[in-house]
Amino acid sequence: MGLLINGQWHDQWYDTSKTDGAFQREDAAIRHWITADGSAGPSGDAGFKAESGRYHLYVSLACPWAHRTLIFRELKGLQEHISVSVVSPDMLSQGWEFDTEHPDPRFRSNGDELFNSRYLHQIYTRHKPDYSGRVTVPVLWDKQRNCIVSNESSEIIRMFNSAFDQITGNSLDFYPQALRADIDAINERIYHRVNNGVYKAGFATAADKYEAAVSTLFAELDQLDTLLAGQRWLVNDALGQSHLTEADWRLFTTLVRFDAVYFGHFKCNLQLIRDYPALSRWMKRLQKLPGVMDTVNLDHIKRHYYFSHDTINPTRIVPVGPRAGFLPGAL
Ligand SMILES: N[C@@H](CCC(=O)N[C@@H](CS)C(=O)NCC(=O)O)C(=O)O
Repeated sequence: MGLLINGQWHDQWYDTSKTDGAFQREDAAIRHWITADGSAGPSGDAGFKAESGRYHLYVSLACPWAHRTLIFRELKGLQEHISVSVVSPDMLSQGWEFDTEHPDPRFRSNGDELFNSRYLHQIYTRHKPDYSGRVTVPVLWDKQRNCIVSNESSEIIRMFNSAFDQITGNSLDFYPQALRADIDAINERIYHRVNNGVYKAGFATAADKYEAAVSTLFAELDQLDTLLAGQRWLVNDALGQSHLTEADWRLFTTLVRFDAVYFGHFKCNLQLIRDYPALSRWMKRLQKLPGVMDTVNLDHIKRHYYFSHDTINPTRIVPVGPRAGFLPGAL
């Protein structure tokens, strides 16, 4: 695992020395937007018009951020309009890799159908030869302009939510105008305390930073369980009607990994999600929706974290369990 500096790959783990052992996530750097008519979005350049077949998504099935984009591609009926490359779960000295010959067939990448690259960092240097920064998934690539549109999942799901509606005829809206302030507010809380909270616990290199992250994380999970005991989805409208929104999907991709990985590997072990009654019921509701379980791959999830993070798990032994039926919302 590493990063690019002036287009050169450096194998380097996260540096927590300047933050007293706390993990700090870098902001995503490439922030253009696909829009229905190609006009500029909230950031970046204009010229990325929604068109069938024009864009390609690079994901890892292990990654909770990339998982959001796969769910939106599924729910918004974009499968035949946006192609996908899945990297192998092992993120080693060269970072994310398109390993089409992995010894375990479950972990073979379907390859980079655009350029036949070996490593994801080659996509970043194709975008910008002197690119500096971390090489993360998801990446949304424009085949026409030959560049990355965005490497920020929270923005990619917003593009998928509406930009292609005229092409797909799918007008499901997970970020409706009237609920935006409430969605933004709960997203903000959940991002810091849960989505990134598990990483702050897992990647901390000082006990106090780990302990603080865990206590914030579980305080938030307790609150969310209470909230969901009284309502179907995370956000209600002014009339008390509950709406399935992007806030639910953003929480889902973290919690679906929780009992299998974050509880053990990231030491977030005050309680399992399956022991939160309302969160478990909510998970089941989401997992029942068509197409959702096609995006969940527990083999990739377990393999990635336990095998790639050798600073946390130096033996690289991947746990056998848990059994599928053990997980929250198991169907
Ligand atoms: N802000 C980004 C974060 C993406 C991210 O951090 N992805 C992880 C995988 S779970 C990654 O690729 N990490 C590689 C690295 O940091 O070097 C997003 O939400 O899209």
